[in-house]
Amino acid sequence: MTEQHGVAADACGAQAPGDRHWTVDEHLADVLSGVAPLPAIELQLLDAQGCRLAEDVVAGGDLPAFDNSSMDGYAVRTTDTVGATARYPSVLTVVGEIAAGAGELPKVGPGQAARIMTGAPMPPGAEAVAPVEWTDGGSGSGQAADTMAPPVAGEEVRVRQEVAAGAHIRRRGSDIRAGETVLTADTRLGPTQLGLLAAIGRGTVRVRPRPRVVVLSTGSELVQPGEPVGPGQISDSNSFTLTAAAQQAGAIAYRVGGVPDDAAVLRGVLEDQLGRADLIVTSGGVSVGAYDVVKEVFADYAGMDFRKLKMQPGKPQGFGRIGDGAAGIPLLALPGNPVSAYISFELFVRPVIRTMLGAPDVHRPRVRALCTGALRSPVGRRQFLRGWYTAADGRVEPVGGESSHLVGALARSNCLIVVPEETVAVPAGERVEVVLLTD
Ligand SMILES: Nc1nc2c(c(=O)[nH]1)N[C@H]1C(S)=C(S)[C@@H](COP(=O)(O)OP(=O)(O)OC[C@H]3O[C@@H](n4cnc5c(N)ncnc54)[C@H](O)[C@@H]3O)O[C@H]1N2
Ligand code: MOO
Repeated sequence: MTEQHGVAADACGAQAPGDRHWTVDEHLADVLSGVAPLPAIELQLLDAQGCRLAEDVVAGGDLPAFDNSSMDGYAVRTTDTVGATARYPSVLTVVGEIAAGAGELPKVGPGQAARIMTGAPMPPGAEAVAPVEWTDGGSGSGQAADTMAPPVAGEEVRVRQEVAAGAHIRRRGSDIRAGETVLTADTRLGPTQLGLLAAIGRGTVRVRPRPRVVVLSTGSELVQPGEPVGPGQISDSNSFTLTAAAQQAGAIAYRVGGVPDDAAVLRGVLEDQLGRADLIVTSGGVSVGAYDVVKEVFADYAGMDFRKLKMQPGKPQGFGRIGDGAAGIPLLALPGNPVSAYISFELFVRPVIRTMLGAPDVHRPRVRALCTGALRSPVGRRQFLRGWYTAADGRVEPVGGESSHLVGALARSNCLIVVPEETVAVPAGERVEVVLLTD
């Protein structure tokens, strides 16, 4: 089917005189006004993954907390190994064994050694560790060992080379000193930062939490994927796209799929969901159709506003706050067309989530790229076309057409090509602005 371009007569471009249309930037500013990082909370470590610290973390003690061995071997006094060779090893009496976690330690006197395992505390008197490979492993053979023999009473060990003072000892505080700031506020917590917190003994940590985002799609035509699809029905894809996108943006997302076009049902679902949401995202029902119940239901909430944008796709948008309290819960009502819903998410919802997270990168990165194909765009609307961007050569190839039902092309794209409001045609080979959608 051919599509109309650069005219004001298509359904998406129709604009009656005096019918205000907001720019993308105006809408984004309005959506973000009053949105702030969520208040900090104390979380269990694994619940804090991906969150940003809301405190400077100071170590309460040294790490390691005690001198310990970095090798399985024998804790020795260095003077006892002076001149030791494979041919003339030092013969030492073994006075005990120290495993990792040992509390009681044998004292190592002159002519003595203690069996010691990796991570075990250094015993008093010992100044170094001879790895088992430098000894006969207590076998009595004098030959180099690759493992330690089981402990026996009256064991002797032959050390086959000199051991320097401090060898194979991990010193107390060599990693972290008591009182040291180990992580600063705003650091994003990944596996290694969580490991460090655990290592210094922190069971919980104060962070900016992930926003809890409730995603619900409206439409009586929707059936859940996997269920039989009757005449005129379609599978609900928006709730999956938007929930996955919210998770990708850093939120904890709850998918509530397929709310029918019934105002009472939608009201009930919203009331139920308010309690677990920092943000609600809906899709569908914001245009001018007879069953656009989202608009109808939200008209009851004083803080909601519905408007049209100078944008394609994504023209009809709703936003505001619902629920009790002065602030209420922010809600973004996105258009139902799948491409419109996703692009609206990327441009407006993602920045809200990133702001709530306290993330420094609120917006998707943008680059200039050479466009390999010709583009057309309606006058007066900023168009976001799907494309495939290749960083290696700085080129972007348009993918699919501009219609907002093309989910196949959407899934084969990795960026959005931006065509400004005043531009109706872009010849192949021009440089264009591109919004990168990959992390
Ligand atoms: N007379 C006019 N008609 C329309 C206009 C207009 O200005 N005047 N705007 C068009 C534009 S642009 C858009 S975008 C859509 C937005 O419509 P709604 O937000 O009311 O969305 P629905 O009517 O509920 O659905 C639109 C379309 O998307 C499909 N859909 C909806 N939900 C899902 C879902 N969860 N998963 C997959 N697909 C979904 C739905 O079946 C429709 O095909 O309005 C235009 N109309
Ligand atoms: O063009 Mo509508 O704006 O989102 O499909």
